[in-house]
Amino acid sequence: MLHVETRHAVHPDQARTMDTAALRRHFLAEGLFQDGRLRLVYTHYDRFVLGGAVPAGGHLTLDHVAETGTPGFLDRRELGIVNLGGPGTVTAMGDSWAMTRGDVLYLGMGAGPVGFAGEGRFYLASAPAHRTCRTRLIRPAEANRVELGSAEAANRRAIMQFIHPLVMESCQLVLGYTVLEPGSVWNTMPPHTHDRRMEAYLYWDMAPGDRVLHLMGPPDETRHLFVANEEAALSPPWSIHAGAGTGRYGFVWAMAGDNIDFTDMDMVAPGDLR
Ligand SMILES: O=C[C@H](O)[C@@H](O)CC(=O)C(=O)O
Ligand SMILES: [Zn+2]
Repeated sequence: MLHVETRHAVHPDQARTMDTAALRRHFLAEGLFQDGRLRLVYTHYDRFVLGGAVPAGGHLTLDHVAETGTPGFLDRRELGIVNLGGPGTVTAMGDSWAMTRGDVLYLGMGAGPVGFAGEGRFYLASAPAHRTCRTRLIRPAEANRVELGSAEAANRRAIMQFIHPLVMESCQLVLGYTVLEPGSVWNTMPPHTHDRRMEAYLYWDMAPGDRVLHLMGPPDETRHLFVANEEAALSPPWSIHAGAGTGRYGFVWAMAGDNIDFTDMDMVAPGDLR
């Protein structure tokens, strides 16, 4: 039921030597969403954990994960949950939250075992935490919405901020998702880095045959990954993270690190990319 894979942190000097298969092995998370399974990737980027829980009408429980060395997964961690699928239920601390597609739930440190049920496809993002922030279900209408880009640049999109200082308190986790306007294909272009924080992009809402050309690497040494629906690109602190799709897509972004200042980015002009 539970499967955990560890990803080590990669030095940019090593990343520049990688072929396609090695880049995918280190920076792409595939197969996170499988019926009846709880699949996690434990990364050594800020000890950020991402994963998928697909109860498929049954019931799944997230509790002990050996990699954390604690009896319960959330004993010293906080967790963000995004429902990418149909109606589902999350339970913790004797409470239960009905989540429809696009809802986000934040569970604070010490929330105990987490149950998943129904037709939800739950994306999980977790970071170490050392105090308990208030648990909260955030519906899309309650998110902070930032519109940016233009139709001319094919990058008109809305950044929906959920676990974000303007909406609620968290320890390390900053999470939301970006929705592209029909006809716009580019995300995060012009790109940026933020050496203070790692980031993960989980692409979703894609047709099976479409792919996102995800760009990564230091600005002067870029690489790419072709990413399918419900796959995630891991972005080390030294890497840009941007992409263009062959069709409709959205992506859940989640970060952990030294600050929770969303705007703390080092922008890169397209002319400086190599
Ligand atoms: O650090 C922030 C993240 O990279 C994303 O929120 C950017 C993004 O969603 C976008 O430009 O579309
Ligand atoms: Zn970023």
